[in-house]
Amino acid sequence: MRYVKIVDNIANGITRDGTPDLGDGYQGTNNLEQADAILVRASSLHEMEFPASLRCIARSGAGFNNIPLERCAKEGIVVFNAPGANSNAVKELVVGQIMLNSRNTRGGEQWVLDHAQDADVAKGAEKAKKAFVGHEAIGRKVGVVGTGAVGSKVANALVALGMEVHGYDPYISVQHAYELSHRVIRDADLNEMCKGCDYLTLHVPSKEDTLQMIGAEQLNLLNPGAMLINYARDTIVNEADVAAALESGQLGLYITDFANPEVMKMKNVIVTPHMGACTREAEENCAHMAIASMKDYLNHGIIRNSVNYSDCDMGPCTCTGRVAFLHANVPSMISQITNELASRNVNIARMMSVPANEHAYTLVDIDNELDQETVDALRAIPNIYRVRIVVPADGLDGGLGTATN
Ligand SMILES: NC(=O)c1ccc[n+]([C@@H]2O[C@H](COP(=O)([O-])OP(=O)(O)OC[C@H]3O[C@@H](n4cnc5c(N)ncnc54)[C@H](O)[C@@H]3O)[C@@H](O)[C@H]2O)c1
Ligand SMILES: O=C(O)CC[C@@H](O)C(=O)O
Repeated sequence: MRYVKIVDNIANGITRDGTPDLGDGYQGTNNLEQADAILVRASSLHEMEFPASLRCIARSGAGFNNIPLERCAKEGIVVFNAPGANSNAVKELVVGQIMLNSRNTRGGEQWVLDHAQDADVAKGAEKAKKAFVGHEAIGRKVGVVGTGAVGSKVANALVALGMEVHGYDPYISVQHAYELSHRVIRDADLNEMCKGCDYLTLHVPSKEDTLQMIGAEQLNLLNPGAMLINYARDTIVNEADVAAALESGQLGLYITDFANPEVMKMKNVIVTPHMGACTREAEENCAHMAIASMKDYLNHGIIRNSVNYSDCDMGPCTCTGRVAFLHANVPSMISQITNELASRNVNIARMMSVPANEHAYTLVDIDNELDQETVDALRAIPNIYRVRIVVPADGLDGGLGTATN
């Protein structure tokens, strides 16, 4: 039996103890100390001490700034996310926000609520609507920062609505480059793209090079009264600069999914409670993808959709055994592993080794059973974070597979 600690309420139908949807051989647990895996949504795991039993963390969503990736890599814990699984939900909300807030529907709705008891509300409304004249988005310039799963969908939808859409993404993947409409103008420079934008929408992950990437310099290049939309992360904008731009009117409206005390003090701000991915479809897509990656890894040692190790897929094991090595990406690791196995007459049938910056993952299929002494010797190789006996899943794995070194 494998145990999964479910940290957040991941999705409808997947209960806190996780039993209904995890499938045979898996059981939810509240006891972190026995967990093979953690399933998490948006809760921060930065302060969490991970037990030796923990082999992977699956994030049911796109962003992974709530998980200490480097610490996990060094502890031999593979972290997965669910790329693209909630992107349509975010796209629909962002496009909706752009359209509705170009028309100040909120102001209009508030007027109606304020006059709900007036007998002549209908007549009054006809007069009041003058105060809520908006503008159309068609033909206006929008800059999309980050054209990955969410950004490319937002960009394509806005193209279809007749806007002049620019995209900035120096690291775009081949897949997203294909998906992006040819009518999206691809800018190589962020500031160039910001010039003359009526709308700027952010879709980059929170990481070192995106921290506060939108500040006074970029905001001052937008058209006066522009709209800034942030359904990425609050760390991506310099909030003091956003507040100042709202005060001066350089920015007409800031729409953000991230509530915090600074944002709540701003004028002309619309704040939603981190609900970009809150649709039934997105929650289920994310949960299924996260659970599938977790199970592929625990059952077969296959890595797909990891954010701290690289993909490694040899399919299910068809040999006598499979061993996974999570180790530092330094010279002679592979030779030490293969020499150790060869010295004990263990034949390697297949192997694959994939680097991930300072770390690496080596998967080895073998034709012989391993004894405890061999496993101990493999675990004693310097710079190995963890040796997993992936197959046989029961028997050896019950004891040897859970230990770390
Ligand atoms: N509000 C929500 O509920 C919600 C939901 C989904 C995603 N998000 C946030 O949105 C982010 C993007 O999600 P996604 O699914 O599109 O991820 P993604 O990985 O598919 O796309 C991110 C894109 O940003 C690009 N990028 C990275 N660094 C960049 C930089 N310095 N400058 C410009 N582009 C850069 C990447 O090349 C990639 O194409 C997530 O990391 C998450 O933080 C929020
Ligand atoms: O779990 C959530 O609702 C947040 C999702 C979103 O921020 C993400 O990064 O995928």
